[in-house]
Amino acid sequence: MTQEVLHIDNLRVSFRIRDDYYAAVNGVSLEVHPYEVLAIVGESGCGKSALAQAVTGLHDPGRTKLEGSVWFEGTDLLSLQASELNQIRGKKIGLVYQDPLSALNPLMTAGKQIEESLDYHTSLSAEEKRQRTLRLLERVGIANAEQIYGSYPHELSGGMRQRVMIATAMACDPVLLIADEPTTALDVTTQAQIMALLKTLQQQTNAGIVLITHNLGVVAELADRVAVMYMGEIVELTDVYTLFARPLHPYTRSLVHSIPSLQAPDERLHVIEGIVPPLHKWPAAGCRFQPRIGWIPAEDHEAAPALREVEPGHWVRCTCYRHFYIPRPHEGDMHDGFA
Ligand SMILES: Nc1ncnc2c1ncn2[C@@H]1O[C@H](COP(=O)(O)OP(=O)(O)OP(=O)(O)O)[C@@H](O)[C@H]1O
Repeated sequence: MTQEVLHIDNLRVSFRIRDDYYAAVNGVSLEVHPYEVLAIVGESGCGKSALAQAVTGLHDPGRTKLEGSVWFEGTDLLSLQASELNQIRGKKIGLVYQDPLSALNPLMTAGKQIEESLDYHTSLSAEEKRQRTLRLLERVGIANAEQIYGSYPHELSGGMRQRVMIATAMACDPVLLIADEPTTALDVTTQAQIMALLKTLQQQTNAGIVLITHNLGVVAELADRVAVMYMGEIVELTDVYTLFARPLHPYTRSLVHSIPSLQAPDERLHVIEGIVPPLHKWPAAGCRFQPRIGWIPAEDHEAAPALREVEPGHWVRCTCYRHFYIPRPHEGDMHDGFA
């Protein structure tokens, strides 16, 4: 495998709540290689954004404690001053957020937003910047680049705004793109277009992409490898084909069984019991998914669940996957796991 562009080593991200710190990311290790899309998937509140913010230095330093390392081109990003990180973020690491309307400056035209990034990170002349910006707009699928160059965010559709944000992220040819729910705020048709665009850009550049999403459809469409995150921990890590063909961790299997299948439209869908508890109530020990699969005996879980490689490239946390099954409806009210 090629040299990784990002190597996250035992990252722990803790937020201060009143007088204590609670880890929203608890010992995560991951690698991202050039040309690959690594998806981080999990329900809302599992720690995906906390992970992305820590990697990009966008956390609130007064309330957040970071431990571990985030290696990028030989430098631990966690050891950098904010000013040093600014030189990397936006240049070598591009960012795409869920909501372009709040990420884009409402008082700046699309063209000027992109040029601002070029201003900060390059020494191109005004005309060179304009030409490069027009090419970038075309590259993200905007046919009338001249017109969009002079448009303000509120004059653009959601899909067009997302294209402008992607063009901004790609402006300096980043080697790593971090996309946090890039299609969530869009309608289904536009979602498909933005996914196709990200795929094309990934194929054209050698950038690695970290794709954060709760949507398994987006994962199936874009990802090469997938890290499934639950309560701040990676519970399964594998390639995208294995994830859908042979999911092992109970959480992954529950997620996969909760999406409708075109092959079996009458099949009952699995509903994952309960919700992700608030951060300060996350358990300090044991299998964190245990409370949501109460029909699996306690002794089938590990006391200190480890992430183990169960086949080449396929990692699973806790031994409970060996005993897990999706309950049938008649198995009682206690675990009415079907809709
Ligand atoms: N600044 C903060 N201070 C305290 N708790 C926080 C802070 N940011 C996030 N949290 C908590 O950390 C946990 C993980 O949140 P995070 O936003 O990373 O999850 P997520 O998987 O990205 O969810 P979503 O998809 O809804 O953004 C949640 O319980 C959240 O309430």
